[in-house]
Amino acid sequence: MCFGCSERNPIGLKLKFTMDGDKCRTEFVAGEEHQGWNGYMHGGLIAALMDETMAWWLWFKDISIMTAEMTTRYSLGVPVNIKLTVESWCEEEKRDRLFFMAARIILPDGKVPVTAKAKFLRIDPEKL
Ligand SMILES: CCCCCCCCCCCCCC(=O)SCCNC(=O)CCNC(=O)[C@H](O)C(C)(C)COP(=O)(O)OP(=O)(O)OC[C@H]1O[C@@H](n2cnc3c(N)ncnc32)[C@H](O)[C@@H]1OP(=O)(O)O
Repeated sequence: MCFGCSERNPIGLKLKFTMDGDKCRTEFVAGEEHQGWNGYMHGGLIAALMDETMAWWLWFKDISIMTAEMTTRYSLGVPVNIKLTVESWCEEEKRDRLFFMAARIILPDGKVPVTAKAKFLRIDPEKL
């Protein structure tokens, strides 16, 4: 029951993803239960949104991975109760094992309040 994408996780984000060319996308409207400061989304949940969107880019390619490292740049607060678009893409791949991914959040007015970069490592899901 993935916190990010399972429909059955009662406290999950229930994200749904699409691939459009080389980008993976989802949309999300944060509610008051997702706040840190009043009116703004909690930073840890913002990171989860982006982590999940990068993971799904790889999942669409049938690649099972774990997040090995992630950095997030918070340039503006992310307001609750507005539609957020999250998109991710792959910047580089090494030895078919290490994937350098990037993601960003886009507000309805086109501003980009948060960007992220992450390294994902291919895993054998049988060994989890
Ligand atoms: C129905 C549909 C459901 C679909 C769900 C789909 C979505 C799923 C949702 C997903 C949820 C969202 C996602 C989540 O939330 S994933 C959850 C959060 N992440 C984790 O819990 C990861 C925990 N860590 C591990 O499991 C291991 O450490 C991993 C698997 C990452 C590597 O352990 P492993 O033992 O395999 O590797 P190794 O240590 O032998 O190293 C191997 C090589 O890699 C290099 N290396 C290592 N680290 C880094 C680094 N940071 N930068 C650069 N390089 C790095 C290392 O130097 C070495 O290179 P070399 O010496 O070979 O040259």
